[in-house]
Amino acid sequence: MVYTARWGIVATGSISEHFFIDLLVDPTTRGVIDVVHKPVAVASRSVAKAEKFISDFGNGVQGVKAYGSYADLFADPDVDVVYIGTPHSSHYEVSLQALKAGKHVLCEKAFTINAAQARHLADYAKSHNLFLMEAVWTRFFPLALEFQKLLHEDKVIGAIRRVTTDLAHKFVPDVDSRLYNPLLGGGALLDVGVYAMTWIQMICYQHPDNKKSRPSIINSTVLKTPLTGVDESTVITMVWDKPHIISTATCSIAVNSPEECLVRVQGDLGEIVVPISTARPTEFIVKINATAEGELDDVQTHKFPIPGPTGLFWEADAVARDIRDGKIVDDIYPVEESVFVMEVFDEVRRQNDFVYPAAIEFVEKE
Ligand SMILES: NC(=O)C1=CN([C@@H]2O[C@H](COP(=O)(O)OP(=O)(O)OC[C@H]3O[C@@H](n4cnc5c(N)ncnc54)[C@H](OP(=O)(O)O)[C@@H]3O)[C@@H](O)[C@H]2O)C=CC1
Ligand SMILES: O=C1OC[C@@H](O)[C@H](O)[C@H]1O
Repeated sequence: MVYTARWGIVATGSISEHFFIDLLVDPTTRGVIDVVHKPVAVASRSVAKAEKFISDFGNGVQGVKAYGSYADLFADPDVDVVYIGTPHSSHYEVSLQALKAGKHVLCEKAFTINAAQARHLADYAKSHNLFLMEAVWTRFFPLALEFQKLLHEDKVIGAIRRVTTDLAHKFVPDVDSRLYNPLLGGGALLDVGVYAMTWIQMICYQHPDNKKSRPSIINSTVLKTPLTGVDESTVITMVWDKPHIISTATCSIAVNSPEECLVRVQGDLGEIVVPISTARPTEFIVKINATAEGELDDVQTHKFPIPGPTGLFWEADAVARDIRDGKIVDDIYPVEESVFVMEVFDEVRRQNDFVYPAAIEFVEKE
């Protein structure tokens, strides 16, 4: 039997629109026959915005309810799972509110502002038997799953020794934008750094020999923007003892990534590179060495076209299956990993005296 996930969409910004559009794509066009998605409600801080968001889709969307507060959507018994597309600063508060109303939650990246908030959400969801996941959509791309299989099961490049990852987008500096405003959790780390980090997680944290251990060394450098003091560019170097890998993740909101290579994984038999983009990759290239000196023997490009507008539907499929199966933690992107990322980011901010306003760093007392 086909399972229908009934979604409530929270916030009417850019990514909510992309997510909504992807929910409307017929799952069979990507070979999915066991789950379907039904958006049933949209909430905004203004009911007029929620109504406009829905009406902009025209006749293709029928019977979706518009709410003028997030709390009203959380109280709707027709909503199984809530998608949260607010700025970073409110992920903790809004997710907690949804969980307290008994809803399963898929919350956009970055999961929270700090690790204490992430830990609280994870603990709350677990103790109330509710599903919770950070919406790192890239992890659910068939490309990402094949990439990890080739690296960790087939070991096509042998023992991995060095990894570099990047995501950088040149955004127009604007004190009020969510990218630059500290009160909205602005900065490169939480916006694009999440993607540079997620490839490190796939390669190093999830390395079979790592056994989900923390890196033994975390070194970082932050260049703050003079405009608002959030991080404009950040570099994080980590050492992973058991698999014996050094990794460097870089991110920036001041420049764009180079197109040709955003992820480079180097092993003793060759390397894999992922060209633009680390958020929405469509191919990777495997280069195998013939000689120890690095002379190339074989180069293969693995292409993974995205069968739809954005590619957010794969994470939605995974969430639907988890909820159908009564799972509260996803296997591909367990919430514990989001807590780990926030711990790394806390350490990076500590090393670089990078603090957010107290108003968004808070953790609710039970
Ligand atoms: N997965 C992906 O590929 C992407 C993920 N993201 C993530 O999605 C989230 C939102 O990003 P994006 O859609 O670009 O942001 P937008 O600014 O376009 O939208 C954010 C929405 O959040 C709501 N909101 C609630 N509180 C505030 C506030 N204090 N200030 C401004 N808006 C607020 C608003 O909706 P309303 O008024 O209706 O309540 C607003 O429209 C971020 O966490 C970001 O990192 C962003 C882009 C791509
Ligand atoms: O999540 C995201 O993915 C792609 C980027 O363009 C964007 O800034 C970011 O929020």
